[in-house]
Amino acid sequence: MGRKGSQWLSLSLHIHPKHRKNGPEDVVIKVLYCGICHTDLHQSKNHLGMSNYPMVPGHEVVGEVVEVGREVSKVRVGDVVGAGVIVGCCRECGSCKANIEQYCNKRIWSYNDVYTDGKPTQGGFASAMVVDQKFVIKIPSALAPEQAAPLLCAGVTVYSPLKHFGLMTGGLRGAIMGLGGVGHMGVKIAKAMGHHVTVISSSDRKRTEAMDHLGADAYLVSSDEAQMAAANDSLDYIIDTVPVFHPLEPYLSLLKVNGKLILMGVINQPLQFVTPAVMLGRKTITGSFIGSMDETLEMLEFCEKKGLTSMIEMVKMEQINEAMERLERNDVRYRFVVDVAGSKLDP
Ligand SMILES: NC(=O)C1=CN([C@@H]2O[C@H](COP(=O)(O)OP(=O)(O)OC[C@H]3O[C@@H](n4cnc5c(N)ncnc54)[C@H](OP(=O)(O)O)[C@@H]3O)[C@@H](O)[C@H]2O)C=CC1
Ligand SMILES: O=C/C=C/c1ccc(O)c(O)c1
Ligand SMILES: [Zn+2]
Ligand SMILES: [Zn+2]
Repeated sequence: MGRKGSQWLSLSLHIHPKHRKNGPEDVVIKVLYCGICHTDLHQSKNHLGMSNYPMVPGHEVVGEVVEVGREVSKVRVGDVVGAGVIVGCCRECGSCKANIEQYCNKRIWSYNDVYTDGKPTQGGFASAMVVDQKFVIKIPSALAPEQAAPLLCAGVTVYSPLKHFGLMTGGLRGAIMGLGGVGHMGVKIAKAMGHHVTVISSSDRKRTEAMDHLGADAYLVSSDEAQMAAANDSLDYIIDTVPVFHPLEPYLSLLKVNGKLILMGVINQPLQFVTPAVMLGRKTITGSFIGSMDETLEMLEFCEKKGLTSMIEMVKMEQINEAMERLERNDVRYRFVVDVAGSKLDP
């Protein structure tokens, strides 16, 4: 394990994030805003045991194109663009050929990875990023860039499984478990698809906001056995974004026959259930990982059409350690976004 506590962030900023040499298909982005995803916390604290330091996190990036390689056709200098969790893939495997490149086994993560040139990848908590045009996406002008940033991970992470598992039709009854960055986009997107949406939360603290501001239809506190029992057999799907160990059986009971429990949280510990909990209702436990570039584009267009944005709290880079600590304490409504261009990055 690398450094502990909040030291890592100050250190990462002291190392000037020199970006890689740009090639003909590369886009140089001046970073404007970058969301803080719980995965950034997992990575920075080495929850998955695979962190390399120094690390420049950040994968909900919105910026302005300042330079393009000679073969770049997708964007132009001056465009406002986004980049997300993945910045490379093999382009040859089944997943790449099927345009679900997030499932390529040779995917290159936007940070804490090694690029094709052998250099470490560095994310959006930096003044600039160089990204292959395949992994850059134009942000629709109707979306405020700072509110669009969380869509590049949180937004597509919920949009993709709803689409893939055939859960976009109106009238479905769904639940979002864990009302954080990913969860609040889940409520907004599922509502915009015409679903009846229940929030399943660890406390009663977010009830009013969930119902009045995000438009949820119902709110369940997971520790309230009476509320949970009353909701038995009522849901077509649950999108579970909880980032820590939790039992699955209480939630499987909430699903109707053929219902789906879609796991999103990155949890480095086995989760357990007894087989009748799935067999006796032909229920599915599955997972999903972000979304493809095609789905990202589709999700941005969906958000533009439906007038959806994320709910954010803007911070400067100087406040990054406090923001990370608050994220860890479950004290954010609902996504921190760093005003990167408006921050002092050098010590
Ligand atoms: N599969 C994928 O492609 C992706 C996975 N992720 C993963 O999804 C998970 C959620 O990410 P994100 O939405 O950014 O996280 P947030 O911290 O923003 O939200 C997580 C929510 O889970 C609930 N929760 C329950 N127990 C805890 C706990 N002990 N600590 C913190 N939260 C708790 C809280 O909701 P409440 O108060 O309602 O209980 C909290 O708001 C993470 O593990 C992240 O790595 C993120 C993006 C993409
Ligand atoms: O926030 C986006 C990344 C999610 C993620 C999902 C699964 C996994 O094993 C990770 O390391 C990251
Ligand atoms: Zn993320
Ligand atoms: Zn591939």
